[in-house]
Amino acid sequence: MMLHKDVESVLLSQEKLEKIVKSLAKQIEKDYNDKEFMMVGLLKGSVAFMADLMKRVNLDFSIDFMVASSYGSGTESSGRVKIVSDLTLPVQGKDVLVVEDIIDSGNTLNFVMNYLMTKGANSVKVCTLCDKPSRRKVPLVPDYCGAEIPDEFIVGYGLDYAEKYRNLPYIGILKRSVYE
Ligand SMILES: O=P(O)(O)OC[C@H]1O[C@H](OP(=O)(O)OP(=O)(O)O)[C@H](O)[C@@H]1O
Ligand code: HPA
Ligand SMILES: [Mg+2]
Repeated sequence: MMLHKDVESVLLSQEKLEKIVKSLAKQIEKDYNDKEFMMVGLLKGSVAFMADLMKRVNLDFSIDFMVASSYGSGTESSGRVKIVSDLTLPVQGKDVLVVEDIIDSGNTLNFVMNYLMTKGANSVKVCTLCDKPSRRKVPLVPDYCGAEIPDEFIVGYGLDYAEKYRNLPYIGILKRSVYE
């Protein structure tokens, strides 16, 4: 497969992503077997991951989405998280599994998890495809994690830089020359 000209190298190939998704789905099936739960995807980054993950989880559950933003067009979190678009379904009493593409500073999820708890969720857990623990600004450990990744800016499979590259079928490391 041709690599995008702005991508330095592939970090997670399509084959690897498929294996990760299957393994996460198995763990979720086991843990949420007897629960009335809801999968909440954080748009837009989670779009590819959520679409693949939900098809692999063989249980009854509802899905919903939120848009929370803190990055603007850069590679550093502003730390100010805004809810740009809220849930459409009530979360009161529900076990909520938040689906994320990446945890970096932790600002976004920290804010969203608190928000969901104040809305009356029974429990809030996190399933992230990628985790960059070395960049954390607030303590946050995901309940389900696909891959721990080094401190590089990654794109593809939903992840963007300045709204580009979300459609790449793999996750790649963005060339520094693109943003430096
Ligand atoms: O842990 P953090 O430092 O908060 O970073 C992670 C968040 O940042 C990105 O979202 P972004 O705000 O870029 O919106 P997007 O999903 O539309 O790309 C990413 O999708 C995560 O939601
Ligand atoms: O490495 C990243 N790539 C894309 N979006 C992000 N948001 C936080 N970290 C990243
Ligand atoms: Mg983004």
